[in-house]
Amino acid sequence: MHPHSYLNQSDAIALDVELFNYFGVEQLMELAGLSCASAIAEGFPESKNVLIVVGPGNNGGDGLVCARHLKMFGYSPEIFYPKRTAKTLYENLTKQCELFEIPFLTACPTTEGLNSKYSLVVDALFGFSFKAPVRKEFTEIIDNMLHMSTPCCSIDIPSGWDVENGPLDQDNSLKPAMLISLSAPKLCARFFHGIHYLGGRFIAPALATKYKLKLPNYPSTHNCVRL
Ligand SMILES: NC(=O)C1=CN([C@@H]2O[C@H](COP(=O)(O)OP(=O)(O)OC[C@H]3O[C@@H](n4cnc5c(N)ncnc54)[C@H](O)[C@@H]3O)[C@@H](O)[C@H]2O)[C@@H](O)CC1
Ligand SMILES: [K+]
Repeated sequence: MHPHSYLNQSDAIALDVELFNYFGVEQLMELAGLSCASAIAEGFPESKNVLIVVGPGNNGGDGLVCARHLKMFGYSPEIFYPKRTAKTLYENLTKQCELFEIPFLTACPTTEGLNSKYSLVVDALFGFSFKAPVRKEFTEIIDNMLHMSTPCCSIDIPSGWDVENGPLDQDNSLKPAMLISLSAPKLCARFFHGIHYLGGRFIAPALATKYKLKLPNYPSTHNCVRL
């Protein structure tokens, strides 16, 4: 166990804005998504058939980057991306996945489909900007994920959880087997008891001091660390 601190939602957003003074979003997203793929390769080395469920914001962008790196790591990822965002960043990430011949599902997978086709489902729907309740265009996929038996790996925040207070409705909340916190765990991670990784190795000591972050050392050249 590595001792670490937590970010509340407003500090997570403020840190994000501050990072954008120094880095471009593509830079951060590439490192974040790569660290997610690395953590999955450590935590689920045998689970090659992966579905990445991609949301409309930067959490979804991390998922698209993660899918591409998983493919390069020898996985067979597929993507469900129900609401595409018309911005160059996401269009380019989508084209890159197509270049790597990663299939995009054309219909929402059923619970049965999630169970039979995939050994891991990556939840890249919503991150730290999520505000409940889930809007209707995402309720079907969240509902099918709630009932699946395939293990789930959530990027940054288990989608649907309150960013600070965690699963507000225990019976209707995702219960991921793995959580990959990015830059620093958010407060909701206190309610998570599975395989917990930290990724997003881009926090300069000056920013860690400013946001009172206590973060573990990443081993050697690794871009993720198990907490
Ligand atoms: N600062 C960091 O450490 C970095 C953060 N990144 C990622 O960026 C994420 C935050 O991204 P964003 O601020 O773009 O936001 P999110 O990806 O958390 O979500 C915003 C999107 O979800 C939609 N949304 C919000 N609430 C919803 C609801 N109730 N129902 C349906 N849709 C809803 C919004 O309309 C928006 O399109 C982080 O969690 C992390 O995954 C990385 O990409 C890069 C670096
Ligand atoms: K998520």
